[in-house]
Amino acid sequence: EEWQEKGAAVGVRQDIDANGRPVLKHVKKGVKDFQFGRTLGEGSYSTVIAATDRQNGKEYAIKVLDKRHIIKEKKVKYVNIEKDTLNRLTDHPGVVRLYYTFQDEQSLYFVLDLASSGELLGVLKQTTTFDEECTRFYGAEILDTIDYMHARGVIHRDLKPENVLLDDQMHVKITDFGTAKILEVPHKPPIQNSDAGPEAGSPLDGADINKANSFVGTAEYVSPELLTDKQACKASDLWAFGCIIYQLLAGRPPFKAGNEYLTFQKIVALEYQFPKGFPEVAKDLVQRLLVLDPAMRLSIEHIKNHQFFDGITWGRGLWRQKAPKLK
Ligand SMILES: Nc1ncnc2c1ncn2[C@@H]1O[C@H](COP(=O)(O)OP(=O)(O)OP(=O)(O)O)[C@@H](O)[C@H]1O
Ligand SMILES: O=C(O)C[C@H](Cc1nc2cc(Cl)cc(Cl)c2[nH]1)c1ccc(Cl)cc1
Repeated sequence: EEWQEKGAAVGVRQDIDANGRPVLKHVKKGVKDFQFGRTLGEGSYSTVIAATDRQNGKEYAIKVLDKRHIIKEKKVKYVNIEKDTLNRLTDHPGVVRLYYTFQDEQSLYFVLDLASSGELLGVLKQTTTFDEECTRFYGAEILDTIDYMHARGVIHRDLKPENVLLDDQMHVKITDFGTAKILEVPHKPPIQNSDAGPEAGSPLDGADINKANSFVGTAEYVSPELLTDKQACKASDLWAFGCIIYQLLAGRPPFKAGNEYLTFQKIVALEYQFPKGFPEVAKDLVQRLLVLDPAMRLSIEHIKNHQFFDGITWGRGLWRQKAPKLK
């Protein structure tokens, strides 16, 4: 048993039980299985470090969280939401993959895909703006990933260029799921008897019971419905998507003011302008996403068919092609 304590290599081990029968055992990875390297970045409750698996030389990003700090800052819920969400989103190239979690005396560890080209925001700052081809490519990979998340009942709720990472081939890896909302499978209430009144037996549609509340994302990308009735829904991610498309082409987000309150005022008033020279087709797309009523926003299918994405091959082909040169 002692090799389990030492955090021996993951995988299955041949063992013999009391009756001499072969037993296969799963053992967890531990800190000792990795050679830690450079620090990739710091979060409010975390440090992300590049690490190599001693067994197979594979490189990962390991997100390390201090247990005492997590508990003191009351972030336990967020850590477990991040783990549960990432465990539901395991087979899409656009989501940062979670391979293992483990803990020791002081820390919690998430072993993640290494996105070695950093944040989309950083890359955007280098070129100030993207041209239409780059915006189309990165917009398409982000949208394809949102489609996958929503199909699995996950609303990200904090989509922004800082949370869109890039791998060594400059393909998208979306991260930061600690504030995501997992939509419970809709539960139809049992049929009420007729005198129970309308509200008791009202047919709950997916939207009603799948609303999320309490968390508010990053000011510039927050949807109006989150500000007016504290409810996020899948369409809230598409509002953020519209802000990202605008920002890639304009070099700044559509709603930005001196402080958060003034930014929120602009959002609920839909107060934004397109800079001169903003491409007309992209403008039409953004205008159909930055719509105050979430029900009136373009659906993912309609976005995919929008003229702005003409020429994009959706599905696996999108992820096999070379990323365009940034200019
Ligand atoms: N899988 C990854 N590969 C490469 N770099 C990463 C990866 N995950 C996070 N990073 C980088 O590490 C830094 C910290 O990320 P982390 O998710 O821990 O905190 P954060 O979300 O940026 O901050 P906060 O928790 O305050 O929102 C960020 O700059 C991020 O770009
Ligand atoms: O072993 C698991 O997979 C489940 C645990 C659950 C868990 N144990 C915790 C202990 C502490 Cl002190 C804080 C949090 Cl948020 C904790 N979450 C866990 C361990 C590591 C990570 Cl990264 C997340 C959750």
